[in-house]
Amino acid sequence: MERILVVEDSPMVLKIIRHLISQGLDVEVVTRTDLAGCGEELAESGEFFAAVVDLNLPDATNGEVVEFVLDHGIPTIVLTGSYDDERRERLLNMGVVDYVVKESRHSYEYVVKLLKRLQKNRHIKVLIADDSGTTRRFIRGLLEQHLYQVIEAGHGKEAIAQLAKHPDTSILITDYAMPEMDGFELVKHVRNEKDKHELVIIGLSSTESGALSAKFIKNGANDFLKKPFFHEEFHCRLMHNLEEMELIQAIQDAANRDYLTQLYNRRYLFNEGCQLHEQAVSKGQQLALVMLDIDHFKQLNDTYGHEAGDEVLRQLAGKMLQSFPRFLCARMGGEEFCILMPGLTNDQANQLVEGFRLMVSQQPFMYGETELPVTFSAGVTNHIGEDLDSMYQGVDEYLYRAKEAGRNFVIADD
Ligand SMILES: Nc1nc2c(ncn2[C@@H]2O[C@H](COP(=O)(O)OP(=O)(O)OP(=O)(O)O)[C@@H](O)[C@H]2O)c(=O)[nH]1
Repeated sequence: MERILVVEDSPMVLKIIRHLISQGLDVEVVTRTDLAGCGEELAESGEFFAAVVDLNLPDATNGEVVEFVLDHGIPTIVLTGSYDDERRERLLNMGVVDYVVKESRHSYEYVVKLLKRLQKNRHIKVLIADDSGTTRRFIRGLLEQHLYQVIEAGHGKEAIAQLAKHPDTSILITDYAMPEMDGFELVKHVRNEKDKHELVIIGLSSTESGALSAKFIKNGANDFLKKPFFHEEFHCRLMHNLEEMELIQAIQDAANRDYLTQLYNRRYLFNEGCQLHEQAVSKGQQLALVMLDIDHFKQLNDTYGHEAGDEVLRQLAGKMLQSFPRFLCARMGGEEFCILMPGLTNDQANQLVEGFRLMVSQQPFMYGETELPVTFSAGVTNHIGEDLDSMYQGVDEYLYRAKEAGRNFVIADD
């Protein structure tokens, strides 16, 4: 488990921070109350994901702990009792993640929010497009303090090439005036492929040219920053846009999933399935569709209770995800599920489903101490037909026949 070091002499503050961190993050919190203790801790193990340190400690009243922890390469958030501009400037220049005044519970909640952000940022790629190496280095420095992964481009065309090479990029920060392709052209080009909730774009403009920022937004950027900007302003804008994108992605994901099993839902299977079907038809590729339905589920509910039935649905969904990690598994409703298997012939899909049927029928499902007998019947087709609907009707018919044949049975194309 990752560890966070908190160096703070107030028992009350330590208690609050420890509590809030343990509620919000899955990390071990190591606490020390002075610089000497901090030194011992770093000498002993040294491996910390981040540190939260108080500026004023009994044996180091002038913020000495900050430099000490930063020297160990640990991202550091500073806590202080009072705000002062000169000190703030000095600390930010030293490369701390942020500077938080201990005012209320909100300050500590902000610290936890920052820690969560740092954990996520390690997986977030940011592309900087700017022809000035100095600006790129400056922005890279800011981003690396917050643990983002950084890639760079010297002009618009290079940025497009970088995005093609790194399709998982989440943020593009772009200047306007660049050779080859300017910032507006770049934004327009990128927006043809990715919308605002897939890639955050922040335009950079200088204070003299006020119209640039509005033009960036009109061309499809999420936000803009006027140069020169404050350290905190940069991070606040970035965080705000990133949080908005993550929130929308989470809402989209929730709308695409079944609440009980967390598998995809019927709507998502049909949306994705139609695209996969079109692609399979146009490229002459294989596509298999499976429909499976738990046998005598009403009886199981009646015998063991609805809660037990829910547990069976969850466990079967878990087994499907484990057995078919490459394929799109969905709960269509009730006790009926579908799996889309691009690239599989009928025989291949049939063999996989037959193996899964055997495994499910042989491994009991547990509800507390009770073993529940669960089997399913299934239909499998890779007759591509006119559209996904016709495939769906085909597997529905096979499933009906599998039930008629006595259940715990799979029927596929001849
Ligand atoms: N526990 C639980 N039961 C559900 C859920 N959704 C649907 N059901 C129940 O699933 C049962 C389906 O019953 P039937 O359609 O008669 O099918 P069956 O009993 O599985 O019979 P066969 O499919 O013919 O083998 C009904 O009793 C529904 O109430 C759910 O989310 N949770």
